[in-house]
Amino acid sequence: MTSTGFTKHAQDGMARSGVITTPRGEIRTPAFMPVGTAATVKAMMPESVASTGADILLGNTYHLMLRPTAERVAKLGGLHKFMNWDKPILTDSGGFQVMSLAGLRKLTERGVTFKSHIDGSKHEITPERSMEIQELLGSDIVMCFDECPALPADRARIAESMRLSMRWAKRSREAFGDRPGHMLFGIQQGGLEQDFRQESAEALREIGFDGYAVGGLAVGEGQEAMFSTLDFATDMLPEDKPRYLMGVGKPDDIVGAVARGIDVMDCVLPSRSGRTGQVFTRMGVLNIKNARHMDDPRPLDENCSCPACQNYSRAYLHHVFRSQEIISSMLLTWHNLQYYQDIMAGMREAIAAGRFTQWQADFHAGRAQGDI
Ligand SMILES: CNc1nc2c(CC[C@H]3O[C@@H](OC)[C@H](O)[C@@H]3OC)c3nc(N)[nH]c(=O)c3cc2[nH]1
Ligand SMILES: [Zn+2]
Repeated sequence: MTSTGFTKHAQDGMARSGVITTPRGEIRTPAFMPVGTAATVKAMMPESVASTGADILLGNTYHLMLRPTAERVAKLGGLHKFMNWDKPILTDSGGFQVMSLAGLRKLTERGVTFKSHIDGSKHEITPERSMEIQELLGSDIVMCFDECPALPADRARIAESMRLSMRWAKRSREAFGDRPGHMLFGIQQGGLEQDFRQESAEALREIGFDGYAVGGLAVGEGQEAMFSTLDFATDMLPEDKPRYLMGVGKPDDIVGAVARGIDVMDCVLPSRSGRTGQVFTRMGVLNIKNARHMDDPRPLDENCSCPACQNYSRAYLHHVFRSQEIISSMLLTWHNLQYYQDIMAGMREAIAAGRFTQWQADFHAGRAQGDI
């Protein structure tokens, strides 16, 4: 029987290090998942993503059901074969993207009907259909179908939305069935409200999941509100299962979330911002399109092992960005993903060695420098 599971190796304060086991491989936690929305991490070959240290990447039900369709991906051997990535894949359930991307949405107890943002065709996602799509894709970690309310929202709206998501979580669990080797994660909702977060956590615990996501955050509430919510919401989730904070974030968001007990995160930021010239380094953030880089012979970050830092100058990266050359997106995305994975590796080591507090201090001190 192929097994899945979560083993905690060490804890330092609220921060944990460990491993999620799946038949397609182990995921060292704390982990960052690069986002491969439409069966590709944009501007990256899969082997390049693997070389950064990523143990898992992320796909999306919403995008893949519209194009090329889940049935076509299944017929072609599933998402892993389709995109040539043989390590674990987590797929989101579609609710969030429907609300943020699709047109003409209708939300009912049954699910959501919407018009495709690609060709205007009509579609429906229900908890049952979301589970079917994620099974057709063959993802290793499946997310419950939920509704993530846009903030700010009043308490009544947040409670109503959270309770709908909990009914959908039950239906997701029932539709998922018994699938050895695959994991189903529940998603806690409840906005920034402690009582609703508690009610949601209890509902999810009652149903029982292989992992628990903190949903409904990174939707414009800001870092302070996100951290103060995590200060109480994370610990409401079972401590012996992985905790996944969805859609986060900037490097300092990620460090703060791990310090509050989060094990897994995903964010489009390192890949998307790489395409816009935004570069994350140990010394802070820079934008390569700035003229001050035009004659700079130095690498982005001399402590970085990625090809951009090993083989190219800031002047070159400035040039190819300004010239809108394809290699610009490739090198800057690669660098940002490598930097994110280096942060995760540094935190895993520090937590295991019981020196996470010192690691955090060094992390923040390193970014406090002036012009980089
Ligand atoms: C950015 N902030 C944020 N993203 C969020 C996502 C999408 C991440 C997904 O969206 C794609 O990128 C936009 C990524 O591909 C990712 O896949 C898991 C969420 N998904 C669900 N099902 N429920 C939530 O409560 C939720 C909250 C979020 N907050
Ligand atoms: Zn680099």
